[in-house]
Amino acid sequence: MTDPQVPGLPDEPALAAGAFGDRLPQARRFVELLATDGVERGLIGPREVPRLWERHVLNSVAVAEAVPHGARVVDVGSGAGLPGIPLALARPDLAMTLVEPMARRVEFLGDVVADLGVEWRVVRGRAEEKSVARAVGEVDVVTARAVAPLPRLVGWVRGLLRPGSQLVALIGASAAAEVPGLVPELTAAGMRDVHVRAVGSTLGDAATQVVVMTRGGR
Ligand SMILES: C[S@@+](CC[C@H](N)C(=O)[O-])C[C@H]1O[C@@H](n2cnc3c(N)ncnc32)[C@H](O)[C@@H]1O
Repeated sequence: MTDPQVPGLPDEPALAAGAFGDRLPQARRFVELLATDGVERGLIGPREVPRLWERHVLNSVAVAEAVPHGARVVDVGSGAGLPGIPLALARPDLAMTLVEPMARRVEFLGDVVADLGVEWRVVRGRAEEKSVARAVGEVDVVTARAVAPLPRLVGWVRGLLRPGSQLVALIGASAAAEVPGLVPELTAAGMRDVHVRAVGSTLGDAATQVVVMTRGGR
């Protein structure tokens, strides 16, 4: 069970067990770390605490169905670890790297990785920096949530993607409506097969949409 000592932390949704399987205890621990250290260190607003499970953790897990088995995933602009940490907990087949430029956030991510006893890498820097691409290495999928408008995001992550690698970005309904109009610009930036996909239909209110695109070229 979630620690009843943490004020405002909502009951764990029944769906969490199915989403995380035998990693449910680590998912609970992550929620507790977000609600305590995450709030104290200013990474999560206190008003977000009651909705950590649905709006943040399960919403992040929804991305899983758009990520191929065994992929090397880089979560760009991970912040407090969203969507990368819930995604990697729900999908132990993935190799996860969390990229984040802000020192305070990087420190929190490192602490979470150590606390959970997992093997994910944390890389400090901006996605567009060559040093980050070198540190990250080969990537199959880049994930991102609430990092930048799509054309800017693509410009930042292009250097991480080899031809055939994918960008999977969580977007809200209004941003999804704008995607068709952005296709020419995204295509000119070297991306192909740009499409919006509904994900997480089994996750109740955490169901969401992602935009998926593939880096072109050979
Ligand atoms: C609004 S926060 C979202 C954090 C997290 N993805 C989430 O959904 O809660 C945006 C994050 O992107 C990071 N960021 C901004 N510019 C970036 C860049 N060029 N490369 C990588 N991360 C960046 C910020 O430091 C911040 O942590």
